[in-house]
Amino acid sequence: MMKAIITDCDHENIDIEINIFQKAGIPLELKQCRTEDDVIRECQSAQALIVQYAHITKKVMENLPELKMIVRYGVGVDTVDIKEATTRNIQVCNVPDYGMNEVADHAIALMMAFTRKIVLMNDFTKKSKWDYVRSIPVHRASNQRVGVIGLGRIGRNFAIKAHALGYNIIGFDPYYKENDETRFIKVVSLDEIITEADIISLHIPAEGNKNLFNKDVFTKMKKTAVLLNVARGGIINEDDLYEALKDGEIGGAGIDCVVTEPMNPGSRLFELENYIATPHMAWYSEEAAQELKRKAAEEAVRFLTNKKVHYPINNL
Ligand SMILES: NC(=O)c1ccc[n+]([C@@H]2O[C@H](COP(=O)([O-])OP(=O)(O)OC[C@H]3O[C@@H](n4cnc5c(N)ncnc54)[C@H](O)[C@@H]3O)[C@@H](O)[C@H]2O)c1
Ligand SMILES: O=C(O)[C@H](O)COP(=O)(O)O
Repeated sequence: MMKAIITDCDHENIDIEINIFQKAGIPLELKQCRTEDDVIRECQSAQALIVQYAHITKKVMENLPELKMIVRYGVGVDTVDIKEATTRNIQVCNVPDYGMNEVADHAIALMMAFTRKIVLMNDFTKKSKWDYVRSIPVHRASNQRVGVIGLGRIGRNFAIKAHALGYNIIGFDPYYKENDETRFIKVVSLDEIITEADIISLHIPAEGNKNLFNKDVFTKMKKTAVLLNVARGGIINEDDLYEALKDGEIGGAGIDCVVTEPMNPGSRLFELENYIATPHMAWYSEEAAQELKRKAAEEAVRFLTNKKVHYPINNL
């Protein structure tokens, strides 16, 4: 008997998924696995897994003999051993197109929080006094150059929104192809973004980009520059970031994704007023969560009913 299991999911109401599976006549169960051993113990009978944070490693695959497919609730598949899955003929899929507006909006919100000094002045006004002088200098958006690194689905969306707000957009992506909607982007080298941008926003995968932003890069950036990361932890070297923010090598950082999540509440980065943190929530809105649940479930059902999947990560 065919069966799918959700290894773990923040949104415990799975009515959306259940409805889709019921229509296909396939049973679906929800577990809340945290460790590899939890997944191995709880998911023995599953042909398909839908996973949020659970790591689907070589050990997990070795111990789940029925497994034929894995769908990630999200864009990133860094928690799945793709190579091992491919060797074992296990189809891996993600949901690449579910919350692009939310992630772009989140980067815009972090950018505006710096441009308009919202977080700094919120803290100052509540703790100290009613005095805008503490915010000096604030610059007009049209006087700021925003460097977008990664011009894929989210990077382009962010660039369009930032352009509409009046920012000047420069961008870098070796695979970028201009279209009518994004003609305003001045494509430059990575080095030009690093040295010339007032704000740099990262929209690239972690794979292949580990520690792309490190001590050497921070020394080349403008001392007032702000770095935004709503992409993935690991792209920025966090020890080097701490030093750069503390020493005024760069102006600020707005960070949604870090190397170790959840982030250690005792992290010294939290002591810095020029570090703005959010807990990997750029993707989230109720609407995006519903879209994600629907698309992940539909993908699993397509596979289990021998239809062509829409979002294959590995080619089998
Ligand atoms: N914070 C969140 O909640 C959240 C939600 C969704 C996606 N993400 C992350 O956002 C990132 C972007 O997602 P996407 O859907 O736009 O991906 P995408 O695949 O559509 O675009 C990524 C782009 O980055 C480019 N790229 C790769 N390395 C580069 C480099 N060194 N320099 C310049 N360009 C480079 C690729 O050519 C590609 O065009 C991913 O890391 C994804 O995991 C985060
Ligand atoms: O669970 C998550 O972390 C969200 O779905 C976001 O994942 P993503 O960043 O890979 O889309």
